[in-house]
Amino acid sequence: MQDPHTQSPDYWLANSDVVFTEAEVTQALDRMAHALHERLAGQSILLLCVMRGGLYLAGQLMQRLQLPARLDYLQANRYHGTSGSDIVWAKAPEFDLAGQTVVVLDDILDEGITLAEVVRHCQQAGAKQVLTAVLTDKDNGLTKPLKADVVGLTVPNRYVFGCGMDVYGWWRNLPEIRALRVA
Ligand SMILES: O=P(O)(O)OC[C@H]1O[C@H](OP(=O)(O)OP(=O)(O)O)[C@H](O)[C@@H]1O
Ligand code: HPA
Repeated sequence: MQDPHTQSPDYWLANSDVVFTEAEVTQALDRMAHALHERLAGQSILLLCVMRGGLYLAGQLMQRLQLPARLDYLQANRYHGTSGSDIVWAKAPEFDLAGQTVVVLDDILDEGITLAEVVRHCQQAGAKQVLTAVLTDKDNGLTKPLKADVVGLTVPNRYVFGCGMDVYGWWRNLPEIRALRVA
């Protein structure tokens, strides 16, 4: 089989199925904004985008949130080493999180390792409240270290991409969510 890193972007479209259309994603984003308004009415918030996958959700949600918000970002990547999975911090938030209401935004809760580590970081930095919002939660049957406070869509236990999520670096910009076909 060809090295997946060298496949053309079109290969991934041809070998995947739409699991949520653009219209369904739009509805999910509206529901997420509504849920955040209910939880955060009257508060000022710090949106914390988990790069790079959280960028799409952050951009979409920012347009929908009528709350005094500031924006920061971090990059904490999964590293699958020989002795299990770990997180490598490439970029910590710049804002002082002490006393802040932080809303962490990410594209997917898969095993939950990344989000659990980001929440731990925010709490350790003294955040007053930490809420998590993910566009997708993977239905993989695992006992995850945390549940997200706000979830847009539940995706099947397949590799998904689009709306911030990549497949070998491609298609984070797709306005729909697709799942790779299992060979
Ligand atoms: O729930 P988990 O099993 O921890 O996986 C979810 C994380 O994995 C992806 O990030 P990745 O490290 O691939 O970086 P990316 O955001 O640049 O795609 C995704 O954006 C989530 O942050
Ligand atoms: O299914 C996925 N798709 C994209 N990125 C991911 N990061 C963890 N799981 C996934």
